[in-house]
Amino acid sequence: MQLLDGKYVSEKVKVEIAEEAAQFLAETGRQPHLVAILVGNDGGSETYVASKMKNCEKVGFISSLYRYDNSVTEAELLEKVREINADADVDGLIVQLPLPKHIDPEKVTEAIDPKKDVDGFHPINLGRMMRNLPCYIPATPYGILLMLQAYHIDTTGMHCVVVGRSNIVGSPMSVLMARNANPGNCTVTLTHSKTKDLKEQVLQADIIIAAIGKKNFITADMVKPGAIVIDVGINRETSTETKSGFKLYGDVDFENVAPKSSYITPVPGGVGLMTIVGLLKNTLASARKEIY
Ligand SMILES: Nc1nc(=O)c2c([nH]1)NC[C@@H]1CN(c3ccc(C(=O)N[C@@H](CCC(=O)O)C(=O)O)cc3)C=[N+]21
Repeated sequence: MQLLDGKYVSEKVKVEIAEEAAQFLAETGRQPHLVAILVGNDGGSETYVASKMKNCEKVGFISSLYRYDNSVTEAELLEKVREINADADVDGLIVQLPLPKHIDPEKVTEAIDPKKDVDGFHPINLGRMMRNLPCYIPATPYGILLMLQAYHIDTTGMHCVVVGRSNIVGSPMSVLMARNANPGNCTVTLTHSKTKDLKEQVLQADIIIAAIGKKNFITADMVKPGAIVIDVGINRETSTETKSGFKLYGDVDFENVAPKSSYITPVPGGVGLMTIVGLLKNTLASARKEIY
């Protein structure tokens, strides 16, 4: 078993990003600029957005955060998105999800200029991804591809089983793993809560991508010996053991699955850290106008 070490890989990639940002600054006199909008005070969202902002500073980007409380109206939020779209000094805009119930996340996502949609959630970017056109790849799937690349894992011909069909992870990941590329070139099965015989499906996998959002959902009896296991889960539970008062669990029963796997990502220290790298790379690509 080898650990796919998100801490190590993300730090390594961030050094490269910092060098490229410095070069961009020397050439253009400006720094890549990411804007985040955060609504409400969900503990998880606070942590992830703070981490995104901190990592921007680390690699020499500018970051701005606009905070709203839960009472913000959809109209106010859409107005802010339009204002940022029009600001030539901003390269990337993300609206942290989830949003309060009275705000339609589809409307907000579609209001973001696809050229600044560094989350890759806009239908234009998802459609372009389907057609293999230049686009922003959603940050978490992008981070997973970067992780597989960093360990020179050739996924060609593998059977990839994705568990979970969310718009932001499972669905795009299934498309990316089936593409004519490496990582990619897989035979993909996309499974979800209505899948019959889920265990039998997952047992077929050479590579498992677990994005369900349930602690310890993938157990050792579901894993073929030698499988590659990518754990996208970030299940936060209150805990007296940690300083933050929270403990993070993946979707995989790591302790029992790890000994059966060839490679496995830990939680924390795996995919979450690579998600941030994916976001930074998209923001740099936007500043350099590499996609559009
Ligand atoms: N518009 C939008 N874009 C997102 O990319 C987005 C989002 N909304 N909503 C929520 C999810 C979740 N997400 C994570 C980012 C970093 C870590 C991360 O850094 N995790 C660390 C530890 C974090 C901790 O200790 O709490 C780790 O796994 O080691 C996790 C999860 C981005 N998301």
